[in-house]
Amino acid sequence: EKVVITKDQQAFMNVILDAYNRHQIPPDVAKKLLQEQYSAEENFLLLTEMATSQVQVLVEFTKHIPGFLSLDHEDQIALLKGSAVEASFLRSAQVFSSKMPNGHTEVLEERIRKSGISEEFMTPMFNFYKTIGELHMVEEEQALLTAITIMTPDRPYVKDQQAVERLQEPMLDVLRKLCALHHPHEPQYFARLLGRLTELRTLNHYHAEMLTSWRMNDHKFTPLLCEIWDVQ
Ligand SMILES: CC(C)c1onc(-c2c(Cl)cccc2Cl)c1COc1ccc(-c2ccc3[nH]c(C(=O)O)cc3c2)cc1
Repeated sequence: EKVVITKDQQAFMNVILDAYNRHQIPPDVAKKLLQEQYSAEENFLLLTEMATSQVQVLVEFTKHIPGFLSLDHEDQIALLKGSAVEASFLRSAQVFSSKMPNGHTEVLEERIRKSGISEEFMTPMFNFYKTIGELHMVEEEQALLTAITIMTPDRPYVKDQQAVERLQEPMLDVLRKLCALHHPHEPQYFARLLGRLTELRTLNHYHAEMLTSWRMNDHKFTPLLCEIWDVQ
């Protein structure tokens, strides 16, 4: 049957897309990826700066997701802390697919590969980047998928899960329609997108291990990362 996006859904989606496009890592921060030094130390420091900037961008984007600011304040924090790593994986994954001027894709990969992350985490991480790239998401899908990830009801410490479900559902409805419209010959495309969200959760686990091993090698994080990732 014909898929129709209502005018309200179009307006709703534009709010999220506009917020997604307005809140990106500043170009002068991203350009630092191109600077010369490539030591493991230098890479770690640069990636720490990127991650910190990414979290600041994430908080600003989240505040524009319809209904987020009307949630219980402690639940707002629980959603941000619970989704910060997944949202960073999604955003950095989009850097690896078409979105980026070539210059950054290679150096970002190079710096991640040489920043003290052990091989066992590299494989699932870059496999995720590859599978996201293969989806060729349009920017509306990227923005909605990120907002849906943030509005995940069953994060730790969320008290009013139903209030979060009520905000996530309309975004899932619009995303399902967008997938049918943009990928008419791939009826399973929406299911494949949601499958990426399941994959993202497993990356949380690997990320926690990465943090532990960095800390064992006396690597320092910024106060914002320590707060959102519950480290030291
Ligand atoms: C603290 C650091 C070392 C760290 O710990 N875990 C991760 C970590 C890792 Cl590797 C992987 C995934 C998630 C995390 Cl959270 C990181 C580095 O995190 C990021 C690295 C790059 C980016 C990022 C996002 C958007 C971007 N746009 C552009 C651009 O050029 O426009 C560059 C760019 C970089 C975001 C987080």
